[in-house]
Amino acid sequence: MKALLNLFKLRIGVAIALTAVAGLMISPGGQIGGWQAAVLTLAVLLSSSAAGAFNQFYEVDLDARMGRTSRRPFVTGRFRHHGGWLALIVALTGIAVAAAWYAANALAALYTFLGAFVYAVVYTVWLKRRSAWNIVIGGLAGSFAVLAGAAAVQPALSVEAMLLAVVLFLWTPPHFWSLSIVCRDDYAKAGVPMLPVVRGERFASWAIFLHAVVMVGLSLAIAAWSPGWLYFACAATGGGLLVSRTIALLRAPGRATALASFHASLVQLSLLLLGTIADAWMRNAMA
Ligand code: HEM
Ligand SMILES: CC(C)=CCC/C(C)=C/CC/C(C)=C/COP(=O)(O)OP(=O)(O)O
Repeated sequence: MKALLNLFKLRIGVAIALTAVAGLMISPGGQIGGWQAAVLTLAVLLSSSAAGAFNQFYEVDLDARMGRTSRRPFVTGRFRHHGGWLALIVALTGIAVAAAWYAANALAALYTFLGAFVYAVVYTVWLKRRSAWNIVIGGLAGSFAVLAGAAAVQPALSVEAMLLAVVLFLWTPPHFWSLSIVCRDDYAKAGVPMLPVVRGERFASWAIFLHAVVMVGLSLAIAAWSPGWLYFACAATGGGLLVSRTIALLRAPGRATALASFHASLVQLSLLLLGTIADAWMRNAMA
C-alpha cells in the first residue's frame, strides 16, 4: 500500500486536486452541483496520480541514480517494470478525463488531460533531461489544474481564474528550483540540466527570488476582483513568508536556505489555496 501511494505521488495529487477546487471556487457566477464538484476534484486527483506513476515508470533509470528517489518501487524491484503498468496508467487517465467530461464539460475534461500530458510527456519525456527550461514549461501543469476547476463552473474563464492560473505557472519554478539547489549534486551526477546545475546557485537564487516577488504581487492583485479580505490576508501571510525566505536564500545561497525556501513555497501555496476556498465559501454563505 505504501509503495502504491509512493508510485502515484498521492500527496502531490492532493495538492493538485486542491488547486482545482480553488480554481472552481474563485470563479464567480455559474452553477455547479456538489456531486459534480466532487467528481471533478477526484478526476483531477486521478489524472495527476496517473501522470505521477508514468513519471516513475519512465524515469526508473534516473531515479536509481539519485538518493532522494532511489527507494521508489520500480527501482527497488518492489513492483516489476512491465507494460501492464503503462496500460493501467492510460486506462486511469481515460477514466479521469471521461469523469471530468461527464460531471462538468468538455473543456474541463481537456484541461484535466492537458495537466497530466504536460507533466508526463512535455516535462518528463521531452524536457527534463534536455533543457534548463524544463521547470518553466512544466509549470503549466499546475495552471491546468486551476483551469480544469474554473471551466467546470464556467467554460468562459473569469479574470480571477486566469490570474490564479498564471500564479500557479509562476509558483512552480521557485518551488522546484529551491529543491533542486538542495539536491544539486544528485542532479549533476545524474546529468539532469536543472537551473542550479547549469547556471549555478547564485543565478538560480535570483531566478527564484524574482519569480516569487512577481507571483506574490500577482496573487495579491487578484483581490482587486471578487476575492475578499480573508483571501488577501492568507495571500499576504504566505507571500510575506516566501519572499522573506527567498531573500535569505539570495543573501546566502546554499542547502539550508534553499530547503527553507522550498518549505515556504509549500506553506505559501497551501495558504493561498485554502484562503481562496474559505473566502469564496464565506462570501457564498453570506450572499
Ligand atoms: C513541473 C512541476 C513540478 C515539479 C518538477 C515539482 C517537483 C517536486 C518534487 C521533486 C518534490 C519532492 C517530492 C519528493 O520528495 O518525492 C515536490 C514536492 C511537492 N510538490 Fe511539487 N513539483 C511541481 C509542481 C507542483 C505543483 C503544481 C504542485 C501543487 C499544486 C506541487 C506540490 C507539491 C507538494 C505538496 C509537495 C510536497 C509533498 C511531498 O513531499 O510528497 N508541485 N515537488
Ligand atoms: C490537471 C492535472 C491533472 C495536473 C497534474 C500536474 C502534475 C501532476 C504536476 C506535478 C508535477 C510534479 C510533482 C513534478 C515532480 O517532478 P519530478 O517528476 O521531476 O520529480 P521526481 O524527481 O521526484 O521524480
